[in-house]
Amino acid sequence: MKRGFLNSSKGKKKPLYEAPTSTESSQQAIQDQEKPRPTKLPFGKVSLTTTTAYTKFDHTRVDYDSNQTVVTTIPPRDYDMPPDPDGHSAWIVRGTTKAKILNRPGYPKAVPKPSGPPAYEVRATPDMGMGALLVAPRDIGMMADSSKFKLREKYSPDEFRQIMMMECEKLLENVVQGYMQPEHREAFLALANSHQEDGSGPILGIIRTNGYKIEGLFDGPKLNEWDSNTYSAILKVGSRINHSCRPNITHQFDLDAFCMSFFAKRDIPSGEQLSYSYCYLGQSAAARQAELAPYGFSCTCPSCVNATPESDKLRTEYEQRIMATAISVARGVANKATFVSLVDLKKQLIEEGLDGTEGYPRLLQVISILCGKLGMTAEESKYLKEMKKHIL
Ligand SMILES: C[S@@+](CC[C@H](N)C(=O)[O-])C[C@H]1O[C@@H](n2cnc3c(N)ncnc32)[C@H](O)[C@@H]1O
Repeated sequence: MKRGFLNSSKGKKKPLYEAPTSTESSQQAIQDQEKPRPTKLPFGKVSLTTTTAYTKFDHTRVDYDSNQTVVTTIPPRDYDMPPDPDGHSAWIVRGTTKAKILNRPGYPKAVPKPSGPPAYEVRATPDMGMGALLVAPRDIGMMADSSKFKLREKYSPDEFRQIMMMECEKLLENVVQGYMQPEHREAFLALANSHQEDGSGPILGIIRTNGYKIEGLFDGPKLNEWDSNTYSAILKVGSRINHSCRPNITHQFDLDAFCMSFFAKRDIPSGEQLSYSYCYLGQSAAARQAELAPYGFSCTCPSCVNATPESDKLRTEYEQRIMATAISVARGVANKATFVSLVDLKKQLIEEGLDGTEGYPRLLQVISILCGKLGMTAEESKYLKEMKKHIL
């Protein structure tokens, strides 16, 4: 906002450019970004006077070189036609990944609609500030123009980082102005930005604060070790959802409809805030707070405020316990003591707010299998039924 995004010219009618090819592996770039930095890094202190030339291109095109980065919309927009009623997401994507989606046999699928009126409201919260607008590669901060990578030797690491962020911000300004529908742009620029001092420009800051990892969308044949070849989705309503270490919803991205859906993990009383977890939940309260630090808040959920050595132990060990018991049950261990201990673990997970995690349905499955082996048929189907409610 500081830099006048809302005041500049309205979204252009035609696509603006095809972004340059990225040649350097993005893995190093992601590693660089994630290294802890001793100093604050204000945005925009080091700037190059160069500009990058971009060429126009066709939104429906899919025959790209493997490493070519394109800026487009999804669904592809024909500017002589009215916009799609579900809207168009701005999309920064490597060309072969664009082809992967547009060539999927199931694409395009209609965006699923809730059966009734929205069962949620977006409301301001007293201490957490005030929900796909854009889909971008996770390594966006370092991919704007690969020719800049040779500057590594000339500048200090922090200066180099600032230059890359500045280049990235130029690309993003073009995307926000040229590819977003006006109402999407307004919603996007109103999202929170907790990355004020890590060198990110205002738009990159919004992406980093509000992006959901898209499971199943990645460049190349498989996920790399750092997951740096994945994509993030910034959502109009979904990006308004706050964090809790006791989440009550989960989400899933549908590649054919190219949209995110949210699902309740338990019955949610009217008035309770929807939340999902921004961090890995199988760790101690201190480790969770450390992972949340880039979001600029300390979690005050009951599991953080009331954390004890026992709750930390439960969190760090429950997945392993479920796994180990699953193995021993599969190997033939079947006794009442194991059943009692698993039911107790279930109770503890609910109390700790971990019944929204992936481990919980796994636990229900193990209990159900164990009940089957113990001849407890009614319990077997009860736990199986409960487990199925947790599977998307
Ligand atoms: C993805 S946004 C969530 C929506 C945001 N609250 C808003 O008003 O648009 C992430 C930011 O929301 C705030 N936030 C999210 N969860 C929070 C929590 N549990 N406690 C305090 N602030 C939180 C932090 O400022 C964080 O950087």
